[in-house]
Amino acid sequence: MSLIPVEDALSRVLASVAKPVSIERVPLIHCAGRALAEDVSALRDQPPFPASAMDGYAVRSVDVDQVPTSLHLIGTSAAGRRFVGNVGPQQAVRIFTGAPLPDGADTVVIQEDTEQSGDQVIVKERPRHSQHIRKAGLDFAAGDVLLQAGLCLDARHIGLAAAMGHGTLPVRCKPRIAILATGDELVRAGETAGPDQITASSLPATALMVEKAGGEAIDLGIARDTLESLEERIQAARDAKADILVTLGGASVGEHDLVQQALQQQGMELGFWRVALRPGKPQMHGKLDDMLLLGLPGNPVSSLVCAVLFLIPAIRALLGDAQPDADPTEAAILGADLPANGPRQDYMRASLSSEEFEVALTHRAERIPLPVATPHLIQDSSMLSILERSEALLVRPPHAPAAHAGEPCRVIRLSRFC
Ligand SMILES: Nc1nc2c(c(=O)[nH]1)N[C@H]1C(S)=C(S)[C@@H](COP(=O)(O)OP(=O)(O)OC[C@H]3O[C@@H](n4cnc5c(N)ncnc54)[C@H](O)[C@@H]3O)O[C@H]1N2
Ligand code: MOO
Repeated sequence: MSLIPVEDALSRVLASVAKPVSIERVPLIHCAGRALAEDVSALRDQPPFPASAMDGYAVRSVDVDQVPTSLHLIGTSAAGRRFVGNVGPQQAVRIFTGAPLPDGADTVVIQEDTEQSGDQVIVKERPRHSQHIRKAGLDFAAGDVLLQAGLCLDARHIGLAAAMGHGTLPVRCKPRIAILATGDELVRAGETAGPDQITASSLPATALMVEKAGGEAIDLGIARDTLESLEERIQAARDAKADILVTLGGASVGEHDLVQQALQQQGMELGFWRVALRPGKPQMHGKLDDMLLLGLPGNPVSSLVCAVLFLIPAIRALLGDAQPDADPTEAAILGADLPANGPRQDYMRASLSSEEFEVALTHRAERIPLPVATPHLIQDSSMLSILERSEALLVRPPHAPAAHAGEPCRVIRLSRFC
C-alpha cells in the first residue's frame, strides 16, 4: 500500500465517524469543557425588572431639576425585597444596588450627592434623567439564543446559562476512547522497568489529550506482543463500548508488529495504513463494527503528532463539531534556514519565541505581529525532552523547497492539544 497524503487520511478518518455521540443533560457545575449539543435560549429577561446600579435614592427627575432640594423619604427598596408603592411628587425611596426601581421613580441619585436627615433627603447635585438605572432586559431578553450548539463550555458560558434560568445544559456524552499500549518492552508509568524495558509514556500522555479534547479515556493497559494478548484487549475495548480504539505501537513492519493482524482476525475493515508524514508514517485506520480504530505509531512523538492530526479531529466529529477538519495551523516566521523537504509532510518540533516579528502582508497594508518558530536541531521521534521544549509543530508540506530564516511558515500550537 502506498503512502496517502495527510489530508486524504484525515478525510477518511472523519468519513468513518458515522454520527455524533448522544446527548445528556448535565448540571452546570459539571459542564466545564463539555460540548453544548443544542442552541440554548434565555428563559427570562435579565435584569427581570428595572434595577438600580448604585446605592442612593430613587426619585422623579422633575423634582430634582433645581438643587439643592429636599425630598420626603417614604421607604426602602433592597435587592431581593422591592418597595411596594408609588413615588409621588417631592418623594424619594432609599434604594440599593440591584434593587427594583419603585413605580413613579425615573432616576437614581447616588448617596454621595445627598444628605439624609431623618425622613428627609437633601439632593445636592442635579442628576441626569434616568441615570444609574438598568432597564429590564438590558443584558438579554427571554427567548434570546445566547449559547450556540457546538460551544466548548467554560465559566463564562456557565455563568450566562445560570443567569438565563438554566440549571442543566444539553451536552454531548463524552466519546469513549479506549487506549491500548502494545509491546513486550513496556511497563506502566511508575512501575519498575527491567533492563530491556521502558515506560509506556504515551499511554498517560494520549489519555490526557483525549480528556482535554472532551473525551473519556479508557485505559486498557499494555498488551504483550502476542496475538492472544492483543485480541483479549481488543475484546475489552468492544466490551467497554468504546467509540474509538487507539493502539499505541506495533503499527510498523517488524515481526512483533502484530496489531494489524490481531485486528484483522477480529474482523477489522482496514481503511488505510501508512501516511505521507514524518513522524508518524505507520499510522493505521480502520473500523471494527461501529468502533473506529486508530493505530498510532509507537515512537511517542509520532503518536502525539498522529493524535493531533487524526484522533482529536475524530473526537471533535463525535462531539458534533461542524468543522472537525478545521486547519489547526497558524502563521509564524521561520527562525532558521531549512533544507528542501522530501515526499512526506514534516511536523518539526519547534520552539516559539515570545519576541514577535512585525510582518508586512503583501495583500494588506497593515502589519501583524507573528511568533518566530525555530525547529530543534534534533528531530528524533523518540525524544520527549525535546518535545517538552517545543511549543509548536512546524509544518512543512511535501517537497517544500529550501527555506530561509525570516520567511513565513505555518505552525500548530501544541498547547491547544496537550
Ligand atoms: N523497517 C522499518 N522499520 C521501521 C519503520 C519502517 O517503515 N520500516 N518505521 C519506523 C517508524 S517511522 C516508526 S514511528 C516506528 C513505529 O513503529 P511501531 O508503531 O511498530 O512501534 P513499535 O515498534 O512498537 O515501537 C517503536 C518505538 O516506540 C516505543 N514505544 C512503543 N509504544 C510506546 C508507548 N506506549 N510509550 C512510549 N514508547 C513506546 C517502542 O519501545 C519503540 O522504541 O517504527 C520504525 N521502524
Ligand atoms: O514516522 Mo516515525 O513516526 O518517523 O518516527
